[in-house]
Amino acid sequence: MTKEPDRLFAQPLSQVPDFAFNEDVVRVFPDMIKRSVPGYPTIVENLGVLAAQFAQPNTTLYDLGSSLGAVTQALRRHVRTEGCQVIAIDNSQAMVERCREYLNAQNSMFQELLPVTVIKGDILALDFKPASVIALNFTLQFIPPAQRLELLTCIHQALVPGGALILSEKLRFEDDQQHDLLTDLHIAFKRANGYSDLEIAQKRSAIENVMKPDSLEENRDRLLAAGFSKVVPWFQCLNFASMIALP
Ligand SMILES: Nc1ncnc2c1ncn2[C@@H]1O[C@H](C[S@+](CC[C@H]([NH3+])C(=O)[O-])CC(=O)[O-])[C@@H](O)[C@H]1O
Ligand SMILES: O=C(O)C(=O)Cc1ccccc1
Repeated sequence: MTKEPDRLFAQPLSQVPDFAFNEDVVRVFPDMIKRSVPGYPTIVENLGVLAAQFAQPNTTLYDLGSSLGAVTQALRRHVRTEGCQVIAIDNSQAMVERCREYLNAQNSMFQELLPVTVIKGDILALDFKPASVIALNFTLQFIPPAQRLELLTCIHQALVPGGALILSEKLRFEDDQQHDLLTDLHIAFKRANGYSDLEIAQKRSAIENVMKPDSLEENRDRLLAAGFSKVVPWFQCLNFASMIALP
C-alpha cells in the first residue's frame, strides 16, 4: 500500500468541491481512510474472519464499492471454502485500476488465494450471482437514499441460506446530545491523527452533499424491509458501526 499522506484539504480552498473518488483521492486513500474512520483496520481484518463463517461452497463473495480492495484482500486471506470466487466492484475508474495492481501484488505474495475479478461498474446495476457473503463496507452511505432499499432487496435475493450481508456505515444518531458527543469525539480522533481544524472543516463540507449517513435504527428497519430476518451489530467505534444481516 502507498505511504502517501492525505493532505488534500490542508490548504484553504476558495470553494470546496464535492468529494469524488478521483485520482487525487486514490493516491492518498489508504492513509485517508485509516486516519478518518475509527476502527477501520479492525473492521476490515475481522470481516475476513466473519466471512469465513458464512462462505458457502461454490458461491460468490462480493465486495461492493471495493475502493482499493482492502476487504477483498481480507476475504482472500481468510476464506478457504471450496469453489468460491470474489467479485470486487467499484464505479471509480481510478480506484479499479489501482485495486487491480494491489490484487496482482497479493497474488504474487500468497498461494491458494480465491480467484478474484475486479469490475468497473455501478453496484445499482449489478446482476448478482448466488452469493454467500456480500460486503458493503462504508459504501451504502454514498448511494442516494432513495435507492438504498432497492439495492438491499437485490442483495437479499442473491444471498443463499447460511450466507450474510456485512454492512458497515457511519452513523447518525436520533438523540441530538448523543449525535453531538460522538461527532465531537470523531473530530478529536481526526485531530489526534494529525488533521488540522481546516482540513477537518473542508473535508466535512466536501462530503456533506455526497455522503448521507442513517441511524442504526434506520439501517435496521431498512434491512428488515428488504427481507433480512435478523440484524446483528458486531462492532461500533464512535460513530462508525458494522452489522451482520442474515437472509
Ligand atoms: N454506485 C456505486 N457503484 C460502485 N461503487 C460505488 C458506487 N457509489 C460509490 N462507490 C464506491 O464506493 C466506495 C466507497 S469507500 C469504500 C471503502 C472500501 N469498501 C474499503 O473497505 O476500503 C468509503 C469511504 O471512502 O468512506 C468508493 O470507492 C466509491 O467509488
Ligand atoms: O472523513 C470523514 O469524516 C468520514 O466520515 C469518512 C470518510 C472517509 C474517507 C472518505 C470519505 C469519507
